Amino acid sequence: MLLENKCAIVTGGSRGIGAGIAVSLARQGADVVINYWGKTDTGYGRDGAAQAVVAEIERLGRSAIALEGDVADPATGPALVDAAVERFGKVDILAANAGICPFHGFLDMPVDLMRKVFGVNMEGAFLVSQAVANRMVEQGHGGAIVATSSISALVGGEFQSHYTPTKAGVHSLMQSVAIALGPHGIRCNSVMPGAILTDMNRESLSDPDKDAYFRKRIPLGRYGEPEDVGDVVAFLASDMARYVTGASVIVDGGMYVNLQ
Ligand SMILES: NC(=O)C1=CN([C@@H]2O[C@H](COP(=O)(O)OP(=O)(O)OC[C@H]3O[C@@H](n4cnc5c(N)ncnc54)[C@H](OP(=O)(O)O)[C@@H]3O)[C@@H](O)[C@H]2O)C=CC1
Ligand SMILES: C[C@H](O)[C@@H]1OC(=O)[C@H](O)[C@@H]1O
Repeated sequence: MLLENKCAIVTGGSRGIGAGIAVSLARQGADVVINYWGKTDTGYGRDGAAQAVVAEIERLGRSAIALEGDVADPATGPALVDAAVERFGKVDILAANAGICPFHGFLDMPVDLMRKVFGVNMEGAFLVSQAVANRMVEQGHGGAIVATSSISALVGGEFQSHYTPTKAGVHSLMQSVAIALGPHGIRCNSVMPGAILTDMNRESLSDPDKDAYFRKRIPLGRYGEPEDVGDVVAFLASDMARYVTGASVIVDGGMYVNLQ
């Protein structure tokens, strides 16, 4: 196991990729604090999902707790750190994963929607990373932060003009904090998933033309599963990646490079 006796915080860990990350980290021996939002204002929030992930982690023989909180609220990061320290005594790993993508056109984008997506995806990743990093510096034994960016950091999306800049921003955030935190032994990287079938894009990918286009474009021939991403996060969080910081790993079955 790669992460025995480690404590991880996973934001947006109740569903989709975050749930996959939480389970992958637990499979490698980590105990996990799962953050989630639990409200339905995104249109696809599901109460009770976080408890199901806790139960799955417990079946793997590890411990987990779930804590509700909006990552865009500056109080959430410190609250997650406090919960991790109270229950597990420390924080070794952060997966800054929470994100939303309510598809919308550019020309009539409501300013509130744009600010909401920027707030959760960008400010949320910044604020939680800052809170966790301060605790890791205080602890004095290093750590690992892995943010969920996207291939959307590298390519645009007609209905994602409020979203793709946040994914580029999260990647850039990890590059800068890798420099700031390297001297403290804290490594900071991002993963760039491609099309992972989750609640975020289930409706969009149910369009038969889009579905056929995506499937054709993915050389490995299938959509990603949350644990396809989770296992890469576990690697980046582990000592196997001890000399990797400021880096980004594309996890997309080859979709990004398959243009021509
Ligand atoms: N799906 C994909 O193809 C890709 C996704 N990504 C990125 O992966 C990450 C996860 O996406 P995905 O798993 O698909 O999304 P899901 O919609 O399946 O899950 C989103 C998760 O984030 C939580 N969440 C939403 N808003 C907040 C908030 N304000 N504060 C805390 N938690 C919140 C949700 O909690 P709750 O259930 O309580 O609402 C849920 O746990 C995002 O950052 C996304 O940008 C990147 C590339 C591809
Ligand atoms: C939700 C999208 O389908 C998904 O999100 C991403 O970040 C990917 O690039 C896909 O566009």
